[in-house]
Amino acid sequence: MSPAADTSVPAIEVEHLTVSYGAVPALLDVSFAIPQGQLVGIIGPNGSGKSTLIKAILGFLRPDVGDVRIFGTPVERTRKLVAYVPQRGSVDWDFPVTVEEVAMMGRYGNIPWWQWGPSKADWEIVEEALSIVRMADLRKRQIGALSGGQQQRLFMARALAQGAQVVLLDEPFAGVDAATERAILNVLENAKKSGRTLVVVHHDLATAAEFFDALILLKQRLFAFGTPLQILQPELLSEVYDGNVRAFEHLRRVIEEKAK
Ligand SMILES: Nc1ncnc2c1ncn2[C@@H]1O[C@H](COP(=O)(O)OP(=O)(O)OP(=O)(O)O)[C@@H](O)[C@H]1O
Repeated sequence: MSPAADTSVPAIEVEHLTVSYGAVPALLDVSFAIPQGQLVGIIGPNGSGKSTLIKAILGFLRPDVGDVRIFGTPVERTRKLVAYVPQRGSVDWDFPVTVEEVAMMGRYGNIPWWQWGPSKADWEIVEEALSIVRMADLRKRQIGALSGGQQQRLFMARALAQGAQVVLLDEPFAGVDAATERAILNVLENAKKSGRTLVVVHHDLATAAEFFDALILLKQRLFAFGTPLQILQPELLSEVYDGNVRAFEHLRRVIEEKAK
């Protein structure tokens, strides 16, 4: 099914999802549906199951119970439409490979076995993906010589080159400066404008209100799924964050900022 054929079909549906490592459930009976073309944040304290949820949506982890559907089809049959942007720390940045070679990795699943390497069309798709993330000028650069923000944008380009309609990102804003944060957010918003659905694991409650259309509040169970203003309620956060003072300071600043 073409993802855009029926825009009322949710991009991601998670139903009664339970995922365990050994005997311990990291996610328990989680259900939600994300409409197409949204930029959604997953928030929750350390160890609350955010990365586990992303891996389950990608089909990397087999659930004990429950289903994940992408555009109405089980994730096992829609893998090409879903891409993952990993945490920067999980990658060997000394590996001798250039920016355009990493972006081209997104095309490999689309190159037929009888074709000797990428075609002109594949290179054009890579070129376009690198332009969207504003990395075309850096195409020949070794990945070890990229800044943190450029590394994130490169993985976004690889996801776009793959043709992914749903992109899942694990902490893309961690440890980047304000200018880079803005650059990554612009890339996400551009991808959203082109109809993509983006789901982002995010730590900072203050920016969560500003960045996302909707938030998933997680601590093993789904505590809430809604607009930032619905989610960023002191009582709700107090329950999930066990009264974590720093979280409330962030929240107070967000609310004061919005009230100005
Ligand atoms: N491979 C694994 N084996 C065993 N337990 C795991 C494994 N991966 C995660 N867990 C446990 O599952 C729970 C959820 O972990 P997960 O990494 O999904 O949380 P998270 O919200 O992404 O955490 P953080 O914010 O710290 O990155 C935690 O208790 C964690 O210790």
